[in-house]
Amino acid sequence: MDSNDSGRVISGPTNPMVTPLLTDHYQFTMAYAYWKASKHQERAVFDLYFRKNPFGGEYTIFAGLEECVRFISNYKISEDQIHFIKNNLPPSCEDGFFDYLRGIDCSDVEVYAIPEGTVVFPKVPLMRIEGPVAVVQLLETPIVNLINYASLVSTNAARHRFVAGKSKTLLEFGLRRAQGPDGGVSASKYCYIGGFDATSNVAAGRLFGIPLRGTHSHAFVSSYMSLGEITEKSLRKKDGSSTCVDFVSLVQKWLNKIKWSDSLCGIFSDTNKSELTAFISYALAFPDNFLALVDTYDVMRSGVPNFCAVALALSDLGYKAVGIRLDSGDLAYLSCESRKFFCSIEKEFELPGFGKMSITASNDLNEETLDALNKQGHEVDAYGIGTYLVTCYAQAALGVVFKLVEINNQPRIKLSEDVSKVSIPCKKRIYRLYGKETYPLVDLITGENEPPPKVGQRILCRHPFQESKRAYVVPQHVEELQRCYCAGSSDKKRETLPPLKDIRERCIKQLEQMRPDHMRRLNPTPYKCQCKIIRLHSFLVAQRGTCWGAAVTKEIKWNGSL
Ligand SMILES: Nc1ncnc2c1ncn2[C@@H]1O[C@H](COP(=O)(O)OP(=O)(O)OP(=O)(O)O)[C@@H](O)[C@H]1O
Ligand SMILES: O=P(O)(O)OC[C@H]1O[C@H](OP(=O)(O)OP(=O)(O)O)[C@H](O)[C@@H]1O
Ligand SMILES: O=C(O)c1cccnc1
Ligand SMILES: [Mg+2]
Repeated sequence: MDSNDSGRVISGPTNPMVTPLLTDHYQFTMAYAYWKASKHQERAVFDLYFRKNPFGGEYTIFAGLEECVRFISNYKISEDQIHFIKNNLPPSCEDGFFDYLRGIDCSDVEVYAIPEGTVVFPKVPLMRIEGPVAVVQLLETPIVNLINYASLVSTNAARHRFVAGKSKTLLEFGLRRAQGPDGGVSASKYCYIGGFDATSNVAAGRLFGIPLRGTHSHAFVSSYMSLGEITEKSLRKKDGSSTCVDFVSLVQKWLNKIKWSDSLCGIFSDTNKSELTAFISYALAFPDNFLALVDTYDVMRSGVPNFCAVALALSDLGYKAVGIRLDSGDLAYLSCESRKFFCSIEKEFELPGFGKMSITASNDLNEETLDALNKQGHEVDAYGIGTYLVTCYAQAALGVVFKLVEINNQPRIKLSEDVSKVSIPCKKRIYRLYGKETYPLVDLITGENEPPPKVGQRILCRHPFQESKRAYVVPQHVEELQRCYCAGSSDKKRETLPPLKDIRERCIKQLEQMRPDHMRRLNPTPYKCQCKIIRLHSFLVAQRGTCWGAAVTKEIKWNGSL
């Protein structure tokens, strides 16, 4: 275990499966080849970034950093693991290599990163990892793995939040449909960062302190047959002053009252008794938190009237019911009809607040259905979202990459026929420049030792690969984005890892700060990410002339200096 500047111990990764073996086999074969060639200690710099925003959008949430720092800070290959690696490399591999593996501990690895929960953009390095080349290569796969899904699902959650609107409660219900146990637990953590309010996942609640929320299922409703099943019918008043000995009769009395009331007469006749029994049973168990799933039989003819009868009986005893969940049918229509029903009860029985009963909707919800509901008009207060959210149904992966940008202080580039795949060489600094309206204007990449952009100064920003795309910017505020999370043997001050709540708040604030046209769902405006590495552009132009036509895709030496 490692400790940070404040002396707090950084514990290992949340998932015990995240070990030095959670890497690709080729990382170990390359490590051996580096070691054999006595190249393993050469100081390498890698950038982690992605090339395209997911879900057809123009922003991404950076997440997964804490788990990377936990992994790197606690990196140690155990004897057991070394034994396994040895058995899976050719017998010709020399023993000295395994002694070398035994000694690796990442104490000389430096990690610079944009804080978790920040809104980020393509091509901008989210993390820069410096260290002995063999070690940093071993870290590549687990780090890409830890960032890729975390950032993708946080972004998915943020997009769902954006469509749902600030005032709605968002519940993550995805555990049963997630890609395995880690998919489920990670989804809960990162959907919370992306702006969800709570999860149904108990393990995630325990591990990360995420608020737990939930309702009940159809099975609970259909497991009951008749009112005779309820043997313990008494319920104490909330203030403890007396006890209602027959809560079931009280509910039946209310059901009858509603049925014959002026405003609701004729809307329903006999409701489903199995459902009524289930609701009463749930209310007796949770009189203070009564929320009923009302779509097992018929929402308007049974579920909602049954719920209201129980809620009214609870109200007689001083309790306030929470609301209903709709899990099928036309959610816009049913939520509006349910609201009307609640409002009629409020009026008819003079019960202030009854009309505001909470309505939760679920059932294969996604960005599109939320958007459709908004357009139609609805009365939903909370959404329970599972499958589409946690599986990131609309996009399978973010496409995070980890590219060598410098070795032994020499820049490195990877060329490709596809311009979007050309890596940007050199150790860099990343600045976010803000304009007058406090919106971020551009992310600027400079060489590490270039002078930083200054407030009020006119700065020429150039697209990394397209000569014609350039603009002068006069920033009103400049923020350097990457901070030090592992100092290695340098004397840099290391950032403390913030609590999950703070990461979530950062994410929400960052999203609020974005210019609205970057955020809209249809044809959003791309945010600008520019370079100030002046020599880079001419270098790339020169390379295009000589190599690109010949489809060069291998790493080549950078000839320019900064
Ligand atoms: N008003 C609405 N506008 C657009 N989509 C809606 C609306 N109401 C519900 N939906 C979505 O329509 C789909 C309906 O799913 P489906 O066709 O399986 O019907 P269902 O209501 O689940 O029926 P059942 O449970 O009886 O099989 C869900 O994805 C749901 O989120
Ligand atoms: O729809 P999702 O976004 O994945 O949200 C989670 C779903 O899980 C539950 O369904 P259940 O497992 O009972 O299955 P069913 O509703 O598909 O029948 C719940 O009732 C939601 O419908
Ligand atoms: O609590 C709920 O209502 C819930 C939890 C998980 C999946 N579906 C619903
Ligand atoms: Mg469902």
